[in-house]
Amino acid sequence: MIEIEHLSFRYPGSGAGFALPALRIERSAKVAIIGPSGAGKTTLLKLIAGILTPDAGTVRVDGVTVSALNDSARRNFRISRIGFVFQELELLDYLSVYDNIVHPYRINRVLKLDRQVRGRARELAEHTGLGDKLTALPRELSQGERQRTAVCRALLSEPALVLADEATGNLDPPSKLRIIELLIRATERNRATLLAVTHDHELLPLFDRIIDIRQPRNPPTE
Ligand SMILES: Nc1ncnc2c1ncn2[C@@H]1O[C@H](COP(=O)(O)OP(=O)(O)OP(=O)(O)O)[C@@H](O)[C@H]1O
Repeated sequence: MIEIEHLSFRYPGSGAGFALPALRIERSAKVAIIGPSGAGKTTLLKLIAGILTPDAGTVRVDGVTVSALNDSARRNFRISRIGFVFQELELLDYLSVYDNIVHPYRINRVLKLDRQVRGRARELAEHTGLGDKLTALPRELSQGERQRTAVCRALLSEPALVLADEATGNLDPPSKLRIIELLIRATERNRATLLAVTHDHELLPLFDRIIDIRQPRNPPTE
């Protein structure tokens, strides 16, 4: 569950920021976040993930006040509990599909790459139609295959919360649908919560809640 109270944030040295008096999202909800460009959708996801720290207010994820954790606890919480699919997929060019999928396990000590996880990585790849691409490099993939690789990487730790920011990028409509359906099926299987920023209104019926973020660009001053 996500609970937000009196949240306020301003980018240092910039007038831009974000404010949200209250928001509550139930566990296992599948939520689309919509709103005009610059409204703060990405900023909200980053505040929920603890990538950004609010100037005021609180963000709780599954009862944990993310904003109150110290840097290393916040990082561990993020790595073990949250899966990300961001617009810039950040796949590593020199790693194969398989190695990209398991990469978070190679660089974060809090995650343990054992046989079970390796098996799950292969299963996820099979399941998303990447079974025959495990040794391919990102540049040898279609855009849809790259997105699916990023989705597998995000889902490998079976996170309680999946944050997707324009995960469907510039794909054609059938591929967009496939990515969102993948995310929805995987989060349903794990009883995880899905928050997906999208500009694609034709995808909205797939979600069980829509949050429209329309607000002035600047948060109120204290
Ligand atoms: N690192 C940053 N430093 C300063 N200002 C920023 C930074 N990142 C975003 N902003 C500003 O904060 C505001 C909210 O940006 P954000 O990316 O959250 O919007 P968005 O709703 O996700 O937009 P889009 O739909 O275009 O992706 C914008 O005015 C943006 O210019």
